[in-house]
Amino acid sequence: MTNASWLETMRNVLDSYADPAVLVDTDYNVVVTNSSYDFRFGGLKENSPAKCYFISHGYQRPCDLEGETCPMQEARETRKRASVLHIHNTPQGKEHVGIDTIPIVDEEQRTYFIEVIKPILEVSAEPIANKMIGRSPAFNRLVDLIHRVGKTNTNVLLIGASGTGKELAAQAIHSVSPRASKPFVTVECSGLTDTLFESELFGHMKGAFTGATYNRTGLVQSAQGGTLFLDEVGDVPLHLQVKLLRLIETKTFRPVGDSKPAAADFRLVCATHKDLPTMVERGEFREDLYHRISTFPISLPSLAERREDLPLLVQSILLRIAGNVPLSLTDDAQALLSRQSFKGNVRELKNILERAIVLRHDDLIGVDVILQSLNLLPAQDVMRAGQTVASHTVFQQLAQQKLSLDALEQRYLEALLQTYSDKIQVAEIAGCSLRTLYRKLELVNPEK
Ligand SMILES: Nc1ncnc2c1ncn2[C@@H]1O[C@H](COP(=O)(O)OP(=O)(O)OP(=O)(O)O)[C@@H](O)[C@H]1O
Repeated sequence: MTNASWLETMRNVLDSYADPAVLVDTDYNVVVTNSSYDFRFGGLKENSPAKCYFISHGYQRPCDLEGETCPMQEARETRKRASVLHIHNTPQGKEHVGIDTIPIVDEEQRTYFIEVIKPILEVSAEPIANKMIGRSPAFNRLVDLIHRVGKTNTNVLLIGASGTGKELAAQAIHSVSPRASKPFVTVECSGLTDTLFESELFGHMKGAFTGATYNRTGLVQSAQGGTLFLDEVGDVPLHLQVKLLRLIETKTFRPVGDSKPAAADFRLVCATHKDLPTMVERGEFREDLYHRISTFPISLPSLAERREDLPLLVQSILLRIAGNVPLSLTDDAQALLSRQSFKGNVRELKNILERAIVLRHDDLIGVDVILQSLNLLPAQDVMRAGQTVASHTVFQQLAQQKLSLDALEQRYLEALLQTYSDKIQVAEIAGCSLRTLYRKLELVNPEK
């Protein structure tokens, strides 16, 4: 078979994939594309380099030289299928894609690679209102794990501080799973009492207890065929944990007042902001239950760990809250936000922006509005924000005076002396010896 006819055959092979797929040679040239690729990405452009790294990323050299993993390298070394997550440039903007690379050899023993490109539509690298947003390395690692585990039936435990997006991640796991067309049901485990726990989860029969005037379907039944998401699983009281364990182990449950057990069919995803291993050590959480639910633990990065995503998140949240109004932040306002510590993560950012939208003068939100939004925070946070704000304005004023570092140092030492007349204390605060302090002050004011 000539090379041309082999490539023709490969086009037919690639067309058997529903997802976009390409054939790449060892020199990184894309030599064949399938119909799905042509439809989604517009096919190969004439007179434009057909190197995979240029087409997908705009790079001038292979991905591994640009600090990204190259799936071809791994497939070449192992001679097996390799999977990676990348962000590709596409006509729709930047997109997260899962790439499966399979090595293949032609009749003349030349190696090629089939790359199947699966767009991950549950997340977005562009500002879109209703998706899980991000493109930082920490976020991409999370997406990779979600994408890999999503396709299985494995129990997942999402661990992360409040507001890091655990519920969104649970929904994304459900959406990439084979159960996506079935229900996603959330159980809020905080504040569940004994009676509520059983009747909420398992449902009840009419007449099972006073006030049970109708048959009620429980959440486990509602999640049939889909995903059951136990939010704040660390809040389930110890004495109820055994009931949860029984449900997970036997995959059966009995509605309150019913004599017959029913079969449950759900994929389990749990979330917690608590340190479950320590709770296990303290006897506050059952060890057997912990091992059952944590088959595949995923830690969600805090907003501080993915600060690069802040501008993107700001745009998406503004879009989400204000819909069609084209809101944006001035550079100063964005810079002020990026200095916040965001203990409440994306939820805190969302609240600040929601307040800013209410307080704004026009569609370009300035630093004054963000300051005001921060100052509406409760007392402890006000102090934190206030410190940032105060230092921000003082330093900005100094910057406008174009002070040199020496002049700034002298002014600061003078201010310290005015505030604390004890020179020893001033030297201590300034982190220098008394002699240095005298020397520096003499420089400022020789008659001292
Ligand atoms: N990556 C993200 N992109 C866009 N919005 C996000 C992202 N992560 C979180 N959010 C938003 O932040 C808010 C909090 O997210 P979510 O409820 O999923 O967090 P959580 O970790 O489950 O919080 P908690 O533990 O307090 O229940 C939601 O409004 C959610 O839409």
